[in-house]
Amino acid sequence: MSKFIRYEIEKTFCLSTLFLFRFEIMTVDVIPVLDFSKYQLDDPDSVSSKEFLDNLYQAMSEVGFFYIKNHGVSIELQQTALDTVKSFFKLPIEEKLKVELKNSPHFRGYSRLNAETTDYKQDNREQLDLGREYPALPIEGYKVYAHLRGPNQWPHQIPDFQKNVMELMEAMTKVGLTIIKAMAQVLQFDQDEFMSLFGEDYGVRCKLLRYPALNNPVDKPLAHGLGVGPHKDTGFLALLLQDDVGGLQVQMQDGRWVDADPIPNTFIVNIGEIFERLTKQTFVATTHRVINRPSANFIDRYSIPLFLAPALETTIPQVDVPTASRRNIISDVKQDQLLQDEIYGVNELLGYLRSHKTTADKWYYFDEQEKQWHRRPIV
Ligand SMILES: O=C(O)CCC(=O)C(=O)O
Ligand SMILES: [Fe+2]
Repeated sequence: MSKFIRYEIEKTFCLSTLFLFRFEIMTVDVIPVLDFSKYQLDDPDSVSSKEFLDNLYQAMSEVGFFYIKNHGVSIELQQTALDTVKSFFKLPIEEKLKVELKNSPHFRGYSRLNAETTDYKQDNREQLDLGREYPALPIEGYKVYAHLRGPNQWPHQIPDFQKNVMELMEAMTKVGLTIIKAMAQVLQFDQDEFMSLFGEDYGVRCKLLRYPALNNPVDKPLAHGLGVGPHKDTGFLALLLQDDVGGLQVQMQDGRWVDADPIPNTFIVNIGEIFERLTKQTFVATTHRVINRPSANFIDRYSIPLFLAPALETTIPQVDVPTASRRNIISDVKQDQLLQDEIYGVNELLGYLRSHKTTADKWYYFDEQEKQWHRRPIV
């Protein structure tokens, strides 16, 4: 399906005049492409920056998903990272299991095909989870979610693996933080005040992903054909590098699924649930999923999403923002899979506990009386 599928959407807000009125029903590109080079962080009030911000506002209020082009991260860096990721997944399973997620109470490491659960189904993908590097904390004396911080498990079999992946993560983080600053401006927040919400220890998580083709004869996907089931991202925003295979789908306001097909040298950005809570659901974290596509040549899909989030300890405020009329949202995500708590870390931990049951049971337990999760004292 074309990336420029067009359909009717009702627009009710015009940011540039800050005046509420109804437009006629009009047609827009479903997932817009924004030119990131137009936004000048050192001159956020320039004509060019304002143009970007108007487009950003529209994208945030209508779809919650958008592509950015001219983001400044070189094609070489993107390609090197994707090649490095492919080399890792080509390793024999026993090599990959040396850095298995199950070893890590911080949910960092390798999950084999179908090991992860989303929406009560096993996902048809394998992955390596990474994040900002921290030393492991002592078991006692910390909030349970603080244990999400910890060391990564880097595979050592692929030359320059850590270097290549880190370089991409750092470059994407820089782009993501600038987008967050632009979002703050759209919401008429003071940028520095807004960024202080995140704290020094703002979260950066990254997944290296492989989705086998639907007709892959060796790693045959389960019959439901979902690489990852319908979900919202927990954090503030996600930035995605995908190869040219496709399979990512976005759920529109009316419940229809549309393809977010690859566009070379772009990143896809989507809003996470923290943003939804922060804006009292004026801007909504858009539901998405990945399907395993069939391929004439059995070509698997590789992607690298990066997730930016507040520090785990952050209590997410709820603020009034210049409003669009509230979106009428149909979402396939079930209530118990959504944001549950005003403290960000609680949500991130619940997300990992849901997705990785074996690791969860190994390192954590639920106290029925306290109705709380804890780290197991001895493993
Ligand atoms: O691989 C993709 O395209 C998206 C992955 C995703 O949505 C996720 O891991 O949260
Ligand atoms: Fe996602």
